[in-house]
Amino acid sequence: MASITLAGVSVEFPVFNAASRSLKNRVLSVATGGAIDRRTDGHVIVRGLEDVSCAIKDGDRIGLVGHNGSGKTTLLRVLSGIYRPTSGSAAIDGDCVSLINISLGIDPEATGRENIRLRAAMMGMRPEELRKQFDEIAEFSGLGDFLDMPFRTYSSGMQLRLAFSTSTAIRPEILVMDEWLSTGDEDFKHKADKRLREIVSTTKILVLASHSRELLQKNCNRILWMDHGRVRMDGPANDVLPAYFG
Ligand SMILES: Nc1ncnc2c1ncn2[C@@H]1O[C@H](COP(=O)(O)OP(=O)(O)OP(=O)(O)O)[C@@H](O)[C@H]1O
Repeated sequence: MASITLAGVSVEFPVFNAASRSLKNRVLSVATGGAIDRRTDGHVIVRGLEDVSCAIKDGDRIGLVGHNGSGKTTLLRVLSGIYRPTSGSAAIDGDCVSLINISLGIDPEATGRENIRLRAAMMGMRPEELRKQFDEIAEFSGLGDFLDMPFRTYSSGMQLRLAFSTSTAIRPEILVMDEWLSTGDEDFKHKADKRLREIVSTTKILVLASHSRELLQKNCNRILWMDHGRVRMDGPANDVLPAYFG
């Protein structure tokens, strides 16, 4: 059984070089972004998340929606252990793989093949497991001879192909991702979409941040609507998607 429990999670970012005199009010809420606030000691902070609570269990395929700066990426980072809550608690039970930073573990000077090894190791794949899967990963990337070229010579779509092929070779219990898939070409998008659906059907918990109604509709059964760092609505996809997208 995998589960995630967030209780009153807030994440604040101190900003030491803000032009603080131009912040007229103590609490500013803007159309995009989290709340900008000033602590009693005068420091300016941005609140990425504010008092977020939710319980996620096996079988939940969560979609995160919300305006730019509403806290989706910050929440994904909390779930993958990159950020610790400034207050509140986040309990993540189950092995979690995050596909939110496609360049994580990538060395631009190393070749495609070397980078497959680096990224696989970073995701916790054992050497014998990688040996079994290596050819399949290389094949899926469709990069051919480019696998022997340094990663820095790749276009952004080629970089995506390499990262996606490697990252999706393992089947974690909890998968956290955003919609970086969108830079692939049609051929790869089609392949990636199919593979994504395989993963979605085998992972116990999926959390996917996206601005695409179609992608969310296809992959998610529950939607968290984020608004200025808070959860505005949490419910079945069929209720929340029409409310959010109108
Ligand atoms: N490293 C950081 N330093 C300061 N503020 C940050 C940092 N990361 C995020 N924020 C702030 O936290 C808030 C939430 O940002 P986040 O990236 O989580 O939004 P998002 O919902 O993923 O947005 P988008 O749809 O634009 O990707 C924003 O106000 C942003 O300015």
